[in-house]
Amino acid sequence: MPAWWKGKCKSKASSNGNTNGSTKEKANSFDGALSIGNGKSIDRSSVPGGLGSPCTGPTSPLAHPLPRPSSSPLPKISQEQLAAAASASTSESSVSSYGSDEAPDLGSYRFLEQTHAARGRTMPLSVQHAPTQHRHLSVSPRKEFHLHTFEPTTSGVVTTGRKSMEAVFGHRSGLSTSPVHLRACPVMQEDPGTKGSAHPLPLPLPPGNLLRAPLQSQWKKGKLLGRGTFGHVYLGFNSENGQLCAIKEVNVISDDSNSRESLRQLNQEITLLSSFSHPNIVQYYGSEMVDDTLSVYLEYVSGGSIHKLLQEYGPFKEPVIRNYTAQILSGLAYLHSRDTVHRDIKGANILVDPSGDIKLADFGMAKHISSYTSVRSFKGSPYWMAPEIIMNGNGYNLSVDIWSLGCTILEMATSKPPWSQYEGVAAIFKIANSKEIPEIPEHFSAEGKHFLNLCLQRDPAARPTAAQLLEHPFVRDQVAGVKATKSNRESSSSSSSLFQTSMDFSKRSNSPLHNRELHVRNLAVFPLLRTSNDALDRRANFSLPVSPCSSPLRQKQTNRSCLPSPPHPAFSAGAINYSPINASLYPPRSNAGFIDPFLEPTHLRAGAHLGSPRKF
Ligand SMILES: Nc1ncnc2c1ncn2[C@@H]1O[C@H](COP(=O)(O)OP(=O)(O)OP(=O)(O)O)[C@@H](O)[C@H]1O
Repeated sequence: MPAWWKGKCKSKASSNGNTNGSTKEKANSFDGALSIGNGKSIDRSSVPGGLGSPCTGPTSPLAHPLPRPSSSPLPKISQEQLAAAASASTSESSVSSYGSDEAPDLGSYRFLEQTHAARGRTMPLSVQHAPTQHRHLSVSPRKEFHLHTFEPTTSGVVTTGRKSMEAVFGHRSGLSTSPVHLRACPVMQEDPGTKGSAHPLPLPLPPGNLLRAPLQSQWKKGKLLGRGTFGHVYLGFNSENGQLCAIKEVNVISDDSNSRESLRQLNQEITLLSSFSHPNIVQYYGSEMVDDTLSVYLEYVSGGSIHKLLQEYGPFKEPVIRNYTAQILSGLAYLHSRDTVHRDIKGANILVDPSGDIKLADFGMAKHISSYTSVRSFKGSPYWMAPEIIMNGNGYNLSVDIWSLGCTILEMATSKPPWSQYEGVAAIFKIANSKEIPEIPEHFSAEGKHFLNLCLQRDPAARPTAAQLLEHPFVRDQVAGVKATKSNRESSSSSSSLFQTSMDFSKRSNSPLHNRELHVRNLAVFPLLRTSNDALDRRANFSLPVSPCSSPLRQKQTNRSCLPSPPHPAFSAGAINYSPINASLYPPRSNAGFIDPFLEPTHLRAGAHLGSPRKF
């Protein structure tokens, strides 16, 4: 909790504890809890592997875009050497980094870096060969090894890029700690077709041609899709294969504090996104920096955000909410199994494709949390923010996303986030101190109300995990629908491209979630979708306009280093601001333990939020 806040309110959250139906009746299942009574909490101590359980989610090596193969014939590194390098990398990537003295010998190559473990990043291995070449060895999640030579180190290009990025990120230790994406790397392209082989290394380029940009030349920039806090998002068209993508561009001016912050967040987004592969998470294609512009190439999701759909079409009916919620949960369960907290789950950051598939986006606030740790920074969007983020005394963990999911469900049901009748600071006060949980629409089904009550438990430890919530009756049918449809389709010879995607996904994934086939597909594909409240279907689909008042959070933006989002395009000027905030919006909290997680991850503390699936 910020120091400035302390004088204004007393810490009631912990004493408030379970505010929604505080009776702690035991229930062995969500069904049991539902039968006990709507709004009653579940006793988590009876759940094996519940919140008290240590985090057991797999940690995956973070992958980076793979270098594009060159056609030039080049010296080879043996498979054994690469395998040894990769195994050293993957086995220790989350906990250690090599100094130059400890660097394992890789023939004539020497490891210069491995991970930035403290920030949960796995950097590509950087190897130095001849004095005139600089190379990267990276390992993809599929344990593919990729080696690439960027450019002669004597050319000044790497040096220039390094200096620039050191200035931006404050890295002073040279190339070994600079993120590969931001190192003025001219070649960044995933190349799944190069398993286990060393890439041929390009011949030195003529000096004037060193910063060639294959991604940029491959993807033609099209119309503006949207504006974010840190830059613009454009449609991209690949003239070689006809594919579309979204290109997120940020202008880099290293001595500008806003640019520094935006680059830091974008770098965070790149680092995390590049390691994810899930149908409910927007897919990362690659990134590159050309001149002063960093471009991130992402899967294009043409339907826009849930927020935008709500603005245009009004509140969603419950069957749609169930389906979207199941898909959001599926993405969250995947993220959480990788110890990553999104921290900014809300309608504006959840994209919908034309067939109703959900994609979690905007990982600028996301953070990797080590096992048994939690974070303590004040980040997120106020109306969706969990109470413990505001109180901040004991840190928080993955369960903040579950609270935000609850708020997003309310947003989908009403077109407004909870507490939207209050302006920013008042809303924050309400979230932190109110004994109430946000109002749940009367028309919601009993299952929906129960689900929401679970998500909106003020005590984070009382919130089920994403994996557990996937078993809840509110969304369970969606998951069951996936299984049924998949098995039907497996037994028939015909399969749609949509279904094929699902199959491909389950084949290529090692995650427990994938193995359990919890990937949730869209309404059209799964006819088993049903609602327990048919009356909902007959309700008028009305739109509740957002309050036109402006948020104090927006008005308080006097600090140039603060980078809350600009109002969503759907909001007119002066409309209420539902944008994310970060700690720099508020005065430094000298004794409140304010920690910038990007700078100081050692303040993380025990209490990760993962649990086993519930049995019903
Ligand atoms: N993958 C995508 N496909 C289609 N449109 C996208 C995609 N990513 C972003 N957009 C559009 O661009 C807009 C801005 O993108 P985004 O929200 O990611 O930027 P940001 O700066 O990270 O945002 P924020 O201000 O929430 O931090 C979105 O509202 C959306 O309309």
